Amino acid sequence: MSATTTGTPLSAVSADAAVDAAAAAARRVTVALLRAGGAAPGLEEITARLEEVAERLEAAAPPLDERQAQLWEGGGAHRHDPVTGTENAIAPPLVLHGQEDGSVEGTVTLDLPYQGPPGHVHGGVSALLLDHTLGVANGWAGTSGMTAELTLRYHRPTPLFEPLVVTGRQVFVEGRKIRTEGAITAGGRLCVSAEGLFIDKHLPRPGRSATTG
Ligand SMILES: CCCCC/C=C\C/C=C\C/C=C\C/C=C\CCCC(=O)SCCNC(=O)CCNC(=O)[C@H](O)C(C)(C)COP(=O)(O)OP(=O)(O)OC[C@H]1O[C@@H](n2cnc3c(N)ncnc32)[C@H](O)[C@@H]1OP(=O)(O)O
Repeated sequence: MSATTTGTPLSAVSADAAVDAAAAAARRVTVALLRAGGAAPGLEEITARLEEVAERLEAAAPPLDERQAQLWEGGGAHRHDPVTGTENAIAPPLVLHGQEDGSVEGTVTLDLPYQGPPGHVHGGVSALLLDHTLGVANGWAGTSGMTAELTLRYHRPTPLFEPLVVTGRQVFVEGRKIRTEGAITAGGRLCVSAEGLFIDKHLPRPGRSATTG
């Protein structure tokens, strides 16, 4: 999970290092489980311990509407998204940086949980990385919105276990339509390119007023 790109960090500033650390541990468990498989001794005990952890977290969770209001507080980047979210165990997480030329760029190394073809990244995972990166590129450029169309071209298989560079760049804005493009490269070779149409529209954020408790 290296992050060697330079520029302005666009991921949300960590609000709670303890939550980030717990998510990182959960991520590590997910990789380790897939790497160990049936070879792990005492799987029944491991399962019971993981279930216990889940029960403690579930018992501590506030009502969902309250939690949603917390998650959407503030502006710009958030810590919960499935790509860069440091608090989200399913996010790799990709760390994006804004560049002076208006583009965004990040580096990430993916392991077995993201596998599609043998030794390579699942195409839907590449789409996830690019959709988000294009969205963040729009935010960095100043006009963002919802994805209306995302066109991908898979040029060559995208490798697991080695650094991938993910880039995005807003091309133009015309009325509410936003055109954005991006790519995933490995070792300087183009693996996936993306073109997106975004529409300048934002769904309302859940508010504290929605809470009952
Ligand atoms: C998502 C934002 C998150 C929070 C952002 C916060 C801060 C921003 C800062 C930084 C950004 C950071 C992170 C963002 C990261 C990732 C982004 C992820 C984005 C997503 O993961 S998002 C989920 C997937 N996404 C959907 O779930 C969309 C479902 N869909 C709809 O919600 C509507 O469908 C919508 C809104 C697309 C349009 O609806 P609408 O009613 O607003 O617009 P309308 O129909 O009036 O169309 C206006 C003009 O666009 C043309 N047009 C519309 N759709 C088109 C299409 N598909 N193809 C070609 N042209 C199309 C029309 O033809 C017309 O063109 P014309 O004006 O020329 O006639």
